[in-house]
Amino acid sequence: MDYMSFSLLRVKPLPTPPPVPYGKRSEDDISLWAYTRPVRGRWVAGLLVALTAAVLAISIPQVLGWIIDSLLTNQPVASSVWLGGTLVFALGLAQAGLILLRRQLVVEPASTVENTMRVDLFDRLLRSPLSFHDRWPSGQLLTRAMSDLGTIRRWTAFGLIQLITTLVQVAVGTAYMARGSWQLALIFLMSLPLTVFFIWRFVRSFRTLTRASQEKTGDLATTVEQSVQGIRVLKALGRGEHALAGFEKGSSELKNLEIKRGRTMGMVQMQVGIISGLTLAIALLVGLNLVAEGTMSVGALSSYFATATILMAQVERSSMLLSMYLGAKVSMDRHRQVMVGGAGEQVELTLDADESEVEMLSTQLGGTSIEFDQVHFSYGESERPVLTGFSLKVHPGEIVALVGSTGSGKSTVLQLAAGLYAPTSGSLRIDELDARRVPLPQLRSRVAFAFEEPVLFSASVRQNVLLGASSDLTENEQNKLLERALDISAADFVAQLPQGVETVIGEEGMSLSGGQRQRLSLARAIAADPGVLLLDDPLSALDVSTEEQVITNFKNQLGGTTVLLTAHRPSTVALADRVVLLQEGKVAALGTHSQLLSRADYRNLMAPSTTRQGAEQ
Ligand SMILES: Nc1ncnc2c1ncn2[C@@H]1O[C@H](COP(=O)(O)OP(=O)(O)OP(=O)(O)O)[C@@H](O)[C@H]1O
Repeated sequence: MDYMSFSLLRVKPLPTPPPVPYGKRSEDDISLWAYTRPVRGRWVAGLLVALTAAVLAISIPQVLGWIIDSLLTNQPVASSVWLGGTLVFALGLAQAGLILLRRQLVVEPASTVENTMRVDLFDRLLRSPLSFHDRWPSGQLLTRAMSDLGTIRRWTAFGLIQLITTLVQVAVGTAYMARGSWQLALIFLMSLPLTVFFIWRFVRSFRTLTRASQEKTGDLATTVEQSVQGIRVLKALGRGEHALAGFEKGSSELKNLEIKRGRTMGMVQMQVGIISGLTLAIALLVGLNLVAEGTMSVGALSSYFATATILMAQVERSSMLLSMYLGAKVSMDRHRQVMVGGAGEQVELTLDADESEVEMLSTQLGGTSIEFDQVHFSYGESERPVLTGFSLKVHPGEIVALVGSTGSGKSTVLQLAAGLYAPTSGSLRIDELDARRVPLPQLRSRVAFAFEEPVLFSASVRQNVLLGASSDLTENEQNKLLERALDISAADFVAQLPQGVETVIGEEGMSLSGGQRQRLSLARAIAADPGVLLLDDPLSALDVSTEEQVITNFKNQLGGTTVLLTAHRPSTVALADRVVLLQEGKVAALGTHSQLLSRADYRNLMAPSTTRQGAEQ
């Protein structure tokens, strides 16, 4: 029978509280205390139930003692046995019911806390600037989102409650013992400082091992993730053995850490076990003497041993509970590391803006202007500056190409325009508004980006292409948008896919060719219907005739959308109304492709492929 069907013991599920509004979160909000706030009432109820169960459990030996004493005195035997047996059974039954109720009461608050923290963390990952992701290895984030939060849940649902009940049981149990014999209670109490000393020593070394083990788990997760993502490269270069050797080394380090943790735990359990055994042996000697002298009854001695055995087992388990506490504490610290940005971290471009001063972009459709004014930028304080006074105005509906040698900062300019990074100094204006005063979601809704390395999701072509499209569109409008985007990006291969636009493409689109993926990524940017299209070398994987077709479509069908693109091929550059030559972090020349061809440095930059193209023709 499903135990949940005990309607008396069934507890109504709790709603998950909404995440703390982003940007309003203080460091104090990122603590277990704060996360448990909405569920604390139910958790405390669970604790009270657990305490009652624990007190009942520790009371059973008292009844046993009383039965034994009754048997040894002149009272009627049968009635004592029946009464005592019934009492023990009733106490056991009540205890079992309370344990079930406690589980129901505390598992949900603990899971709710885990869920809230996980959603918060994911929210943070999505909203954090790219500089955050540049810094954090993916595996570390993965283990923080999954296993670390599981550790916190187990501590909240079980460990913490168990530790508190152990303390209360020791206090109540000692009082029961003292009622039977203060000497024996004293012997038990005297064993505690030594036990605490060994446990304290254990905690100190176990904490370091726990932290190291959790960090190592994160590193290994990163290795697995990167190897799976780069499996083609590893196979093509025959580096499987090498990758395996590296992984084995890391994995063995984790194994050694786990063995050390196990040994440390085993050592403390042995030490506490020896103390318990010694205490019971001394207590037995003293206890038998007291019984022989007649100052203690046999029942009281029996109940002392039953109580002491329960308490000793609980005390021995406390090292395991403390290890849980340490795991949860390290996990909480690791969670906080991710949630609280490092000094000077810029979480949102508009975070510091006074809300009353925040400006709104017009929702008018069509081309958006974009202007860089003396923009300086470096990826980090210690990094070399990439842009050193970059100024450029792109007018609505204009197509501007950025060219420059590899690493000159072309992609960086596009990423700044998309609000993925913020200028270190200088300003960026979108439709004449300072981008710092425009809410980021608004800014991003006006721009769409197609990356050179197209990232596709394991979903249908339709879902991939319409990812950035407004969710208010009707199905008919969505279909039109999808058709137009696929048409402009010359993605006619979609019609040949088994289920057309409904075909689910494999993980990261790996089932498609590089050129096919690039065209879907381009179609996705177009389908977002932006004011500005930011295209980072989006046609590099296309053959010459498909490239020409896409360029013609751009010219004829984009309808006033501003385009800022980077390109290496002259054929793509020639599409632009104006071309910007980027050198040493700033604009070195600006003009049409044919105007710039009068410059030797521009010709040199374009020459190799022009020559190659000529040879091909
Ligand atoms: N996330 C990053 N963190 C630190 N440095 C970066 C980062 N991304 C790029 N860089 C550095 O910034 C400089 C400019 O890079 P960027 O990608 O903008 O050049 P690019 O002109 O687009 O190059 P390419 O033509 O090869 O695509 C390079 O020196 C690069 O190493």
